Amino acid sequence: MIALEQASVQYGHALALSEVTLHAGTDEIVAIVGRNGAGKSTLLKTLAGLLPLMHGRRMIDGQDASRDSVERISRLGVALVPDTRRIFPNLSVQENLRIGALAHRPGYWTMPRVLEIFPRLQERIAFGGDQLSGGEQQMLAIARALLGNPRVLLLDEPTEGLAPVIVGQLIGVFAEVHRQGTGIVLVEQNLRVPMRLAQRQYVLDHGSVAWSGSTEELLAQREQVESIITLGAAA
Ligand SMILES: Nc1ncnc2c1ncn2[C@@H]1O[C@H](COP(=O)(O)OP(=O)(O)OP(=O)(O)O)[C@@H](O)[C@H]1O
Repeated sequence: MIALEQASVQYGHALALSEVTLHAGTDEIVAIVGRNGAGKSTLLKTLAGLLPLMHGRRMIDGQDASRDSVERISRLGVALVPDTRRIFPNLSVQENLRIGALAHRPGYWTMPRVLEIFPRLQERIAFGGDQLSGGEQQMLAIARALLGNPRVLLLDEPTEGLAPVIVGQLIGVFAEVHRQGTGIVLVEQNLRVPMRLAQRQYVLDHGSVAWSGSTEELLAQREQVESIITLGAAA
């Protein structure tokens, strides 16, 4: 549904993505893995339309969306949950969710369903955004994005810095979101969560795709893939 073809992106004169080709359907969970600075956030922002392409194309549903605005890409059903989470600290959980509901498209995810899948948010409904733990902020950011009923959810390091029990809960949520028909592109620094969730994986290194394949293929080549992530493709 969403794809990049030979996409290159620059910050000033610095090349951050180099001829990246990838695709993600609404029926799958795809992981993008790579260490710090590999270009993962740049790739998600490029998919979401936040960064212009220097070369190559962004495709949505087989149509060239290279020059589409971020608003149009959002209307086409692509939602980004950035690593900064971007919740409103001075608004309550409920108010934050209401803002998500403003972008509501008809679909499975309604306020009651979102609160059912995140009981913690129901318990904290009147709390201010700044009173939430890191895990709760992450839940709120995801819940808010779900209320827009995206067709593809782009998640930038959603489990970073969270306790294992919260990571386990989020894995359950992502699996349910996928079951309900939303595709997920999941960015992580290591294979821990991607191995449990994703059907396909891309490893980024220095802004290029250094390895890609199914999770079964990854299992068979795990050592090689781990060494690309930790040492780089030239290792
Ligand atoms: N706004 C920016 N201006 C200039 N260079 C940037 C900018 N954002 C990122 N970069 C550079 O682009 C490269 C890729 O960064 P990016 O944030 O996409 O990597 P990442 O894999 O998401 O890393 P992290 O895990 O640290 O978030 C890095 O060298 C980074 O320093």
